[in-house]
Amino acid sequence: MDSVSHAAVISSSKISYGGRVSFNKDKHPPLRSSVVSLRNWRGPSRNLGVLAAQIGNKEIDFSDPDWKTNYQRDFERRFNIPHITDIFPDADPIPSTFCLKMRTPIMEDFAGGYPSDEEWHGYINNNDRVLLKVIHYSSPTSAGAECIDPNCTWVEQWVHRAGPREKIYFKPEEVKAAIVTCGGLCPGLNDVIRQIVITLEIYGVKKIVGIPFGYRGFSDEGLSEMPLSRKVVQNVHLSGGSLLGVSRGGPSVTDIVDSMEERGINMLFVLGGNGTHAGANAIHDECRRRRMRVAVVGVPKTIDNDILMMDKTFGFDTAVEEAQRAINSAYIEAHSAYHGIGIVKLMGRNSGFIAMHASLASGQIDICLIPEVPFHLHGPLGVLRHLKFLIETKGSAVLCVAEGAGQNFLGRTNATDASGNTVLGDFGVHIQQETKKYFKEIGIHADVKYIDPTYMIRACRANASDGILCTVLGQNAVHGAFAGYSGITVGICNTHYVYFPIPEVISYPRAVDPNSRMWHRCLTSTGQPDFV
Ligand SMILES: Nc1ncnc2c1ncn2[C@@H]1O[C@H](COP(=O)(O)OP(=O)(O)O)[C@@H](O)[C@H]1O
Ligand SMILES: O=P(O)(O)OC[C@H]1O[C@](O)(COP(=O)(O)O)[C@@H](O)[C@@H]1O
Ligand SMILES: [Mg+2]
Repeated sequence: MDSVSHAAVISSSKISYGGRVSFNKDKHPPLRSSVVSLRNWRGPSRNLGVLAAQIGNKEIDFSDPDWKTNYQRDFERRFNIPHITDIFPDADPIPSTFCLKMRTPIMEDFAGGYPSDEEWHGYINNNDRVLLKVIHYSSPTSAGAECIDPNCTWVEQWVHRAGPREKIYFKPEEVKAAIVTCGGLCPGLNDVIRQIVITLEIYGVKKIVGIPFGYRGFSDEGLSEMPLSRKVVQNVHLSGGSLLGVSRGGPSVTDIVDSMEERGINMLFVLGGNGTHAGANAIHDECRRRRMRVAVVGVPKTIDNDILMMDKTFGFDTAVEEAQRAINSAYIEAHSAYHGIGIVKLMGRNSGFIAMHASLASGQIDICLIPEVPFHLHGPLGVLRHLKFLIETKGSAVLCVAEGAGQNFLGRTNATDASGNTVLGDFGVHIQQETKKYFKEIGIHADVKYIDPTYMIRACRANASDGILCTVLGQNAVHGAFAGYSGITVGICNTHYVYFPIPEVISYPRAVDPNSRMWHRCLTSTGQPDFV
């Protein structure tokens, strides 16, 4: 008996944080929090006669002539980024100590004297915004359409532009900045650490420390903070991993904030994925509750690319590039063997971005399986029957599977890691065994080779494009903190750099949309049929 693979792994590990938002780990919600596609509507019907829709936890009545204005106002409120003046209205800013001028000016170029910062116009204005969505879908049936109302009305959604401000809310000599890296490894962690340190020093900060081994470094005895300076971090980007170390699990938010108070930390830079950001937001909330003048700023780290609203997260590009080596090896093995079948398993807990992009990039994949798209293994429409077809027609085949794919074919253990993430079964091994069994049963020779490059694709150093992304994100994290923002994270959005309030980007893990152009392009490239 074969069952169909479900599009998402559902678990009940609901974790609330900060008392404001709850993050349902491993669970894809029925609705996107901002703009939803019509097929996800909880409204009375999907046809164009629909008059109201439930978006997030808000009901929108489209017969109200002001619905669009109200929606935009609500969006602006949700994407407002918390500022120090929200709790300290009298906080006075000072002129920025971040110098936009050339470091070694050639004075003769400036006959009238060196220009003032105002003349450079190099700072970001607090009212600058970046457009979040840039496609105007004309119909809900357009590929990947994200429409608010049945007519796909164009609604502008603006988010805050990142970068240095003219006025800052921290005196550099009073800052003690800390950096912490949590969760799994990701290419580029050292690049981000390096840029944060360098930029802090340019503002004039002298006290910069690294917290060792993730949030645990705040509580575990024997783990002492690491002093950081330009000298210490100068070459760290040349190797992968994290200079500070990473971990999952760790102390409570209360203990973390107690430790911050004890150590006098008033700027905290948190590098991590959705779990880490849930923690960072809770730390920000707790600091506010205690009326601490602290900036907590996140930098999203995940090779899974499962953070909402961003073009991509750092390390993803590198992971996809590194995955090419494994895919190419699988291809060569498969094509050099008689009836060769190569199988490559790539990371991606709930999101198949690495598998999809690696398949697209390599052009060597015949079948790509991701958690978001259901499939049968056995039966007339199943993956194995298609493999038989490929062997008969091409003589070989290469599969790329995301680690979270096909979990319903494996026994669930309900085991979780120290952070509460579900421990997944090994679908790569399963499909390898099923393939061998199947070809034996049908009496056709098959030479199956399985490659699992899991940790190799995330332990390497960042490639050039990720190196640049890390640089900009690291610098912007520091600019955001000095500008007085807290509870924010940095990101790239339509090629521009922005600040998001943390809860908006982690309300659920971002996933591949099976109706998107990118997934359709992947299917065109592999030539695989639907397996249901
Ligand atoms: N909901 C949460 N609230 C507070 N801290 C959390 C939450 N989820 C995870 N964390 C903490 O964040 C850290 C990293 O989480 P994890 O899920 O392992 O990695 P990632 O941040 O990459 O998703 C861990 O130390 C974990 O304890
Ligand atoms: O073996 P580990 O360290 O728990 O990491 C495995 C996980 O790390 C990831 O690459 C990324 O996870 P995080 O973003 O939580 O670090 C997942 O795809 C994978 O399931
Ligand atoms: Mg995570």
